[in-house]
Amino acid sequence: MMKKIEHIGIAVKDLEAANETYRKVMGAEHYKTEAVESEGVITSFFKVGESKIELLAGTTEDSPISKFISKRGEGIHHIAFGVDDIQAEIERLQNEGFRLLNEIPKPGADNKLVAFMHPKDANGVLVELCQDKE
Ligand SMILES: CC[C@@H](C(=O)O)C(=O)SCCNC(=O)CCNC(=O)[C@H](O)C(C)(C)COP(=O)(O)OP(=O)(O)OC[C@H]1O[C@@H](n2cnc3c(N)ncnc32)[C@H](O)[C@@H]1OP(=O)(O)O
Ligand SMILES: [Co+2]
Repeated sequence: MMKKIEHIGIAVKDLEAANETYRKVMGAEHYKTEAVESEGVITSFFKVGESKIELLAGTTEDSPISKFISKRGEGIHHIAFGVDDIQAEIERLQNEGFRLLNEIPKPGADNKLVAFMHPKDANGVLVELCQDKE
């Protein structure tokens, strides 16, 4: 079961410029910047209640973020749901007929394990599952 919206991922071209924009939007500074080399991204996070905004810029040409921006421009890239047991959620979703982009949870930013579902299976929305690392 999905517990909450853990974060909303926004694809941006220039992380520093976007940090400044979202500092004004949120009325607060980002609390963290973290590169995730395996995804070819650099991220920054803003708190919003129990959820977060994750800004993502691509660090390589073939990063999902760089490809997304060149095809569709900047904007909302994914919605991440917090779950207690990511492996159980992967299996539940597969049993419902959804395509998981990784069947084995992988390291994400901000101390999480993550998995993604294909956007074409969820009305054009890339869904991320997120579990706290123990
Ligand atoms: C920082 C770590 C982590 C965290 O801790 O939070 C992250 O958030 S990492 C975020 C970046 N990583 C990922 O997105 C990994 C999962 N994504 C993928 O595996 C791929 O991006 C993809 C979704 C499978 C698409 O890859 P690919 O098929 O190679 O690219 P295409 O450009 O050909 O896209 C095919 C098709 O899908 C549409 N698309 C792509 N991305 C999205 C998206 N984010 N939302 C909605 N739709 C998307 C794309 O437009 C193509 O559709 P058509 O144009 O209709 O063909
Ligand atoms: Co994310």
